[in-house]
Amino acid sequence: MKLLPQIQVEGGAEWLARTATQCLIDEARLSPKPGLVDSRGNGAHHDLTLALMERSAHSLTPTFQALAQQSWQRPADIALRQTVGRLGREGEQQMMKATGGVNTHRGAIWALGLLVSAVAMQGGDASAQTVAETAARLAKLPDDAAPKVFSKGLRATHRYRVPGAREEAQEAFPHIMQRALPQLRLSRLHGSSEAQARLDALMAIMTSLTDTCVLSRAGMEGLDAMQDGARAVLNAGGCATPAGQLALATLDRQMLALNASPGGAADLLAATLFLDRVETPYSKH
Ligand SMILES: CC(C)(COP(=O)(O)OP(=O)(O)OC[C@H]1O[C@@H](n2cnc3c(N)ncnc32)[C@H](O[C@H]2O[C@H](COP(=O)(O)OP(=O)(O)OP(=O)(O)O)[C@@H](O)[C@H]2O)[C@@H]1O)[C@@H](O)C(=O)NCCC(=O)NCCS
Ligand SMILES: Nc1ncnc2[nH]cnc12
Repeated sequence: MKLLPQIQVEGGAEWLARTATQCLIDEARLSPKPGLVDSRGNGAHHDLTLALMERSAHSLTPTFQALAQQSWQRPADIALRQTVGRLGREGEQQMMKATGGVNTHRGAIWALGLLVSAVAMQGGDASAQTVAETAARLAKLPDDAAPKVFSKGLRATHRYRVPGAREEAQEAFPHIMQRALPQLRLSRLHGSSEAQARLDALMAIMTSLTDTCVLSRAGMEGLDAMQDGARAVLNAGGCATPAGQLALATLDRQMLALNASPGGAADLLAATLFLDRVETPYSKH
């Protein structure tokens, strides 16, 4: 009996890591996604392929597992924030090694890393809302060991005075909790296929996210096109309807013409799928 808690930690950590990786793969394969890598092709990217995205996802399993192990039933304090920051940066190095130096999943390591930690902090059993709030508490803590780099994301948030990946986590993932997760479940309820429901969830994120990938590549024109186009898909009835599919194809063409790729929205879709599975681990999705 003495061994039971350890078995629970190890089994729980392994499940969380496997699930997080699978959600990255499910996101990457989902098609047709506007401007993004999917099972049709490379979208607006010259240096990314589906095979590379999948290799990157697999390279992150040990990082997710270590994050879960180290966070199990621990409180949100500076010591844990530093451990999570260190493991996240090591994960970024693993990703870069696996992809030959291409940034495939930096934003996903951040979002999913925090969420994996947060589930583990709750002992593996909590609602999606509690997990998102726990992750936010961790994201708000300072990480003094973080190198001071002026990233593309920071440049875009300063230039356009908008929130980015940091703020999304610190505010408890509003694009997941208030938009994507409700849309995913609503579309399923209305009889959409699983792929259509996931595409609708992506559209729900894209209607209002200030995606710094889009801003860096295509400025405010690109961001407006992304948000308006995603709204048009949902207003047309979503991806299960012929009108919604037409609007989605139009949005795809626009994103390609503007060289825009909503990589931040894609990361948040993977994180949405993760929270969906954490909350309903035995469902067929
Ligand atoms: C807090 C960090 C995420 C760092 O954030 P910051 O904004 O400073 O830095 P970036 O390097 O720009 O990374 C942010 C990535 O987050 C995604 N994202 C963008 N907007 C949002 C948003 N509004 N909400 C949520 N997430 C968002 C996005 O990731 C995806 O895009 C990546 C590709 O981007 P890029 O390199 O720009 O690629 P291209 O456009 O293709 O470039 P070119 O071809 O033009 O060269 C891809 O990776 C997707 O994942 C942003 O890129 C965080 O990283 C951090 O502080 N980490 C430290 C470690 C830590 O504490 N970890 C704890 C948890 S493990
Ligand atoms: N499918 C995808 N295509 C391009 N960038 C991404 N970042 C995360 N997922 C992505």
